[in-house]
Amino acid sequence: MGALPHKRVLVKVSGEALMGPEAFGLHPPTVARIAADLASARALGIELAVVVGGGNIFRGVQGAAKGLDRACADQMGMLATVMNCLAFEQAVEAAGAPARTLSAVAMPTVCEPYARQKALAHLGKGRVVLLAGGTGNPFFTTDTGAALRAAELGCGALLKATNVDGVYSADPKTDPAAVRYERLTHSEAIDRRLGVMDAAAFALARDSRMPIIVFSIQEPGAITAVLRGEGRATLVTA
Ligand SMILES: Nc1ncnc2c1ncn2[C@@H]1O[C@H](COP(=O)(O)OP(=O)(O)OP(=O)(O)O)[C@@H](O)[C@H]1O
Ligand SMILES: O=c1ccn([C@@H]2O[C@H](COP(=O)(O)O)[C@@H](O)[C@H]2O)c(=O)[nH]1
Repeated sequence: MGALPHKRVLVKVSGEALMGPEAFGLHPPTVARIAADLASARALGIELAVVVGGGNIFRGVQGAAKGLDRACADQMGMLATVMNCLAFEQAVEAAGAPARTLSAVAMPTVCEPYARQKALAHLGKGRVVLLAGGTGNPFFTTDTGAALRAAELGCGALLKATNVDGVYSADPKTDPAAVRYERLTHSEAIDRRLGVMDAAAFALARDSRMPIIVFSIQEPGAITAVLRGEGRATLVTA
């Protein structure tokens, strides 16, 4: 895979990856490392929108399994993503890049409400834009939110920064026989029910012809490496 030719990309950072060695929540050195990588990517002259997951704090399906109403549990999950974005906003600024959090769940005393034109204006000024609250609706995920925002903000690619180094034929964490793909299509990922992203996210990306690059965020400099076409990753295309 060569260097990405895009002026603007969206990076989806897994919430779970922010735990570092901990079992829950935010591990500040890990957040600082990923934030420094985002600041370096921006220094390459690329406009960066970032969606952060919430799996390090709360997932709606887990709340629902314990008896919470699913829609309410999902709202709690969306709030978790706001907390992660606020932590990232500080860490990205500490790494030397201006950053703004925009939330799909309006909370104007905490951060700006999400509006497409606002996000585009911040991106145009070179700010790293952290998109909190996923889609703003229950029954969705931040992967789907990432595909949605990548399309509406005119990003050239969706970079999925996660705990594994690509897309496999099965979950590599539970199936040692899983085989890694170098490249596949969105439709193949949906048809084979590959769980690295949910089907809604793959379908949205397919319909907007959005390439997805899946790679591990465990290595320092992983985001800039992928942007330079140097990293180990799986490319998902139409
Ligand atoms: N076919 C597959 N190929 C690769 N990874 C897979 C596959 N099926 C399931 N996975 C799992 O999907 C995970 C990627 O999801 P990730 O943790 O980034 O998700 P998320 O739900 O978007 O984020 P969060 O942690 O914020 O909830 C990997 O850690 C991996 O274990
Ligand atoms: O559009 C969305 C995005 C997310 N949620 C809820 O947030 C949690 C955390 O997001 P992850 O994608 O799992 O990291 C998710 O489990 C949902 O409960 C949502 O409702 N709508």
